[in-house]
This record gives sequence, structure tokens and C-alpha cells, in this order.
Amino acid sequence: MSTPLRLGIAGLGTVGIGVVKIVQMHSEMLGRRTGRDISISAVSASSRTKDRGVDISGYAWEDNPVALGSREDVDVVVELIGGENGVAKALVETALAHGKHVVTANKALLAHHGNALAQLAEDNGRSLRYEAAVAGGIPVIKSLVEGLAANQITRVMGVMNGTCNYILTRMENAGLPYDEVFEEARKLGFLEADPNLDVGGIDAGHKLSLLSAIAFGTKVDFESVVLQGINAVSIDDIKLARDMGYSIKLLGVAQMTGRGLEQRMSPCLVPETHPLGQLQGGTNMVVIEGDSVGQIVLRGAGAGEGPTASAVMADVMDIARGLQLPTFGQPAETLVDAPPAVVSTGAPWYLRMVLLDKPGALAKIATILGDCGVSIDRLRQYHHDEPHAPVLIVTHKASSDDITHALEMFEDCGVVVGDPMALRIETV
Ligand SMILES: NC(=O)C1=CN([C@@H]2O[C@H](COP(=O)(O)OP(=O)(O)OC[C@H]3O[C@@H](n4cnc5c(N)ncnc54)[C@H](OP(=O)(O)O)[C@@H]3O)[C@@H](O)[C@H]2O)C=CC1
Ligand SMILES: N[C@@H](CCO)C(=O)O
Repeated sequence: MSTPLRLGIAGLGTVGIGVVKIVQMHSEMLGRRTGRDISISAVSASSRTKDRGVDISGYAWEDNPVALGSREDVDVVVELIGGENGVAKALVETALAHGKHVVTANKALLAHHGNALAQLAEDNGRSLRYEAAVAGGIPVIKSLVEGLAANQITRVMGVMNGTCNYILTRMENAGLPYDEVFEEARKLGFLEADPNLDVGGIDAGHKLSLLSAIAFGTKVDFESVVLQGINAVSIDDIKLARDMGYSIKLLGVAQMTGRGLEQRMSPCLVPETHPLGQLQGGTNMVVIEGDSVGQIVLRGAGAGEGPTASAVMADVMDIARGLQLPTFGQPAETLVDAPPAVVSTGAPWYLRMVLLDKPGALAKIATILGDCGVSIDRLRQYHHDEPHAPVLIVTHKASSDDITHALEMFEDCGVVVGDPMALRIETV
């Protein structure tokens, strides 16, 4: 067997410890499969004294994780600290500049700095790998970069934030309101330190922007992902959607259109009979459509110690095997700037609102929709005792611009109480 591949691991939290466990537990198997021993030279975390449940006494310790990037005895830096800037960025830059390969699970870092880091990796002839950054244990990067490389990708979509899917499915199954389930998710430790990264759709938007770059050969453009979180989804929306045969999912969609690159991450209605509609709990699903292959559905754990460490180690093993691929599936300098789509693809919309129960209220709403070019497919006013009437409208295909325009006009029309809810009904 040739010389060992030596790792420097920065971050010994959920994922970092998962990686240490795999290296310790499967040492012989990893060597057999890659033809090279994989060993850990050095580690770093905030606290040196914390009991992490595994023996790390055989590894050198660095107080400053950035120092791992220039150690002689490290071939691959495994960055598992997180954060779009700070030490994670400094470490990855230092490591690549010193000729180390880098494996990371850090979607925030890559969504914001992926283009420059991919170029830096190539300039130094090294790999920058990030399978774990998108959909945890699901090998979606490998699928796009390798297995589906011969396809023109037409659309990538998916549920890529397990916490949001947990919240939405728990609301649906237990009939509980958003706030109660959000608190439950917090107590279970599912939420990021900044919960808005999850429920605001930001974390999932980071992931979508990375998939877009590979799928369409474009520069990573997280800033252009249209984001809408799940915090305004009510139990009423979930029940009404279910009555019509839909589930509500925080769904990411990326597609290249004649109007530019469309990237959006928002709560949508999807048919409950589709695999996306049936996805339960913290599970993730990514759907990829290619011109030759058709539709591929990948499903699995999007987070957690084992699944995420599994993806990190797959990258490490590719490096051990000598497999070197461009970060986003083609040389960084060939990635193009894609103009963001100004208007997204049309779709039917679900509109829920509360109207003052007085003559002409429904007529006003119908007129506004007509004036905005939005045609009504279905309309239902629910039984009520109070002076406020809950109304559900399903539209024919309409652009998000036309829906936004109608929502603005509802604000001043004098019959809509509170904020209406508008959700796309996605064609999957
Ligand atoms: N958890 C998951 O399921 C998934 C995580 N990821 C990504 O993986 C990465 C790691 O996540 P996760 O393991 O959950 O995070 P944790 O919060 O569990 O662990 C972070 C680790 O980084 C260490 N750390 C933090 N700041 C510093 C610093 N300044 N210097 C040195 N070490 C530092 C912490 O040290 P200490 O332990 O001493 O506090 C800890 O060991 C993130 O980018 C995350 O987005 C991706 C997919 C799934
Ligand atoms: N907060 C993320 C972790 C995995 O990236 C999620 O809930 O999916």
C-alpha cells in the first residue's frame, strides 16, 4: 500500500466526531477500498478539554484551526467548523494555498465564496470537495458531477432542509400550529444557532445555489435565489392544502429558462401522491431532470452525525483514490454568469385570505385578480359565524409578478383582513 493520506480535522462537533469515528471504526475497509491508509494527524476545536466520547489523544492538537492548513503532516484539511466567513474561510484559503486538498460540509462558505475558492483550488492543483454540504448523506454532488455528467440538466428541485420538513410534516400529522412545533424543534436541537437560517430558507437556498452551479455550468449565485421562509405557513394552510390533495414543502427549484436562471426556495404545494409530497420528518429529497436520463429521485438523511460524516468520508476516499474533479464539475474559469430570471415560470397559485363579510367583497377580489391578469380556477368561502369570511382561491397558471401585484392591490381594497397567504402549486 502507498503512503497514507493524512487528515487535519477542524471542528469536532456533530460532523467532526462522526468523521473521527468512521476513520477509527473502518480503518481496514477504507484502506482496502482506496488502496491507501487514511489517518488523522491533527485536530482542532474550541475546547481542548471537552469530553467528545472518542479517543483523540493520538492526534496532534492545534488551538488555532487555521494552523492545520500549513502543517507538513496534513494532506487533506477537513473543515467542519461552519460559517461563511471567519476561521472556516481563513482555514480553507490557507490550506489550498499550501497545496492541501480540502473537504468541507460548509454550504454557507461555498454559497458565498465558492467561485473564488474553486479557482484557488484549481490554481493550486488541489481538490475542493463538499458532498456533505448539500442534503447531508445523499450523494447528490457526485450524482450531478459524475453519474449525470452527460446530461443537459433541465431542472433540479428538492427538499433540502430537514428542520423545515420536520416542522411542516409534524404540523400536518399532529394538527399543531407553527409556533408550537417550532418550539418542539428547538428543544430537540434541530434548529441552527440562528433559526432563521433554517426557517427563513437561507440554509436550503445555500444548497440550491451550489446545485445550480453544477447543473447549469454557472457561477454560484446565492444572492439571486428568491427566498421565502416557512414561518408564515399556518395550520389552516396545511389543512386546506391537504383537503385538495397537496402537502406543503419548503421546495427549492432551479432551472434555466429563456428569461435567465430561475432559483427559488419557498413553501409550495406539491401533490401528496408525489415522492416529494410523501417526504416525512427530517428527510431530504433531491429530484434531478436530465435530457437523456429523465427524472432521478434521491432520498435520504439530510443531516446528523452518521449521514453527514458518510458524505465527508466519500470525498476523502475519492482524494485517496487520486480522483480529482473540478469543484463545480467544470473548470472554474468556464463557469458563466447567468442573468437571474426576471419573472419566474408560471404556476397555479393557492391564495388564502380573510374577507370582510359584506356585499361586493368577493367581487372586489375577483376584479383585482382579473385586472392583474390572474384567472380563477377554484374559489371557496368557508362556513363562518363572525363578520370575517375565510376564502380560498386556486388560480390558473400565473406569474409570481402578477400574483405579487394582486397582493399589493388587496392591501388597499378595503375588504381583505390581515395578510393573505400566497403559495405556488408546483408542477412536479
Ligand atoms: N450537523 C449536521 O447534521 C450537518 C452539518 N453540516 C455542516 O457541517 C459543519 C459542522 O457542523 P456541526 O458539526 O453540526 O457543528 P457543531 O456546532 O456541532 O461543531 C462545530 C465545531 O467547530 C468547533 N469550533 C467552532 N468555532 C471554532 C473556532 N473558532 N476554532 C476552532 N474550532 C471551532 C467547535 O468546537 P467545540 O466542540 O470545542 O465547541 C465544534 O467542535 C457546518 O458547516 C454545518 O453547516 C452540514 C450538513 C449537516
Ligand atoms: N439545518 C440543516 C442541517 C443540515 O444541513 C437542516 O435542517 O437540514
